[in-house]
Amino acid sequence: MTALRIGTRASLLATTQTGLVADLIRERLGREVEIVEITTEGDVSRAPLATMGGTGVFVNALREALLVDEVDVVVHSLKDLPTGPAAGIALAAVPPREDPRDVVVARDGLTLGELPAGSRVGTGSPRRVAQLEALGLGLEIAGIRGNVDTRIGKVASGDYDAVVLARAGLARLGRVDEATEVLDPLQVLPAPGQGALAVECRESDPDLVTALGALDDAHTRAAVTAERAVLATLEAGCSAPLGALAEVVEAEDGEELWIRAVALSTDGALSVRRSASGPVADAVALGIRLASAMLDDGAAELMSAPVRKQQA
Ligand SMILES: NCc1[nH]cc(CCC(=O)O)c1CC(=O)O
Repeated sequence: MTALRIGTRASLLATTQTGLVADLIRERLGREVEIVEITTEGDVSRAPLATMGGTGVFVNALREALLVDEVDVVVHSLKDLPTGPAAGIALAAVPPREDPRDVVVARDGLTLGELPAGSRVGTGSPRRVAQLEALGLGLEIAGIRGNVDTRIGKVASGDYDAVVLARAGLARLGRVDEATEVLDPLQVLPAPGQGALAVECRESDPDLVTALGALDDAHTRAAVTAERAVLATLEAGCSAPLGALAEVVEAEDGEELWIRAVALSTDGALSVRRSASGPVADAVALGIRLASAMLDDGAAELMSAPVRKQQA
């Protein structure tokens, strides 16, 4: 059999993640693989992601390469996937998730609570900005772009006192020791799908869709399905201040899916926070139910509210 061509973004994190999936494919499918690097608009432009149609820019170039038969499989960070349908594309596998929490990398080994008021904290994510503001620590949140190495480098160089990143990215790069604090989801909820990978192929390759199913982790898939249903129901793009985290937990009568989510105003002053649980098999229904309760509490108005806080 010919080698499976796996498409990836060229960043170190993306190629590392793709390498993990390639190893799984060799092990579980017994297929040889060839890795094909694809440059996306998000890699080339230095504009803020939120102004470029969000992280969908990373995803579209890879899907295009699939559809024109340049590659057979693509790997994305699942949190970068838009919630809408993608014609001709199958989400063939969601492998086991890394720790989904956010971490802080701060100067001098500090935690957020130890940083003095006025400290400069770098993040470009509206979800992180709003949740950091909501902590009420008087931090100065400043935009930042670039790959994991670049962002951590800006703490080492003194440009920022701290940056906030996904723990999963650091873990996959073997740099999790550089985190100075893991943020408790009670205070900062991760993005829907954070820490999970998405393995896609063409829908018109049904044998490959089935074979890649060997890489799927049912609990991770249920959790991210519920989280993404919240995102879709709240019609919150990847740039909205929304966090969600679901987990399969032991209940009296077997396993259940438990989810919590938060929607915030851009400045973090106001928020709606809710949790819900239900059968693992009804992940979409659970996410929709949670999001509906949040909408009843005014979540949509919150997230689209004009920014009130402009003075320092
Ligand atoms: N925002 C871009 C992005 N997409 C996926 C990850 C990390 C890996 C993951 O969450 O699975 C990151 C970097 C970050 O948020 O620090």
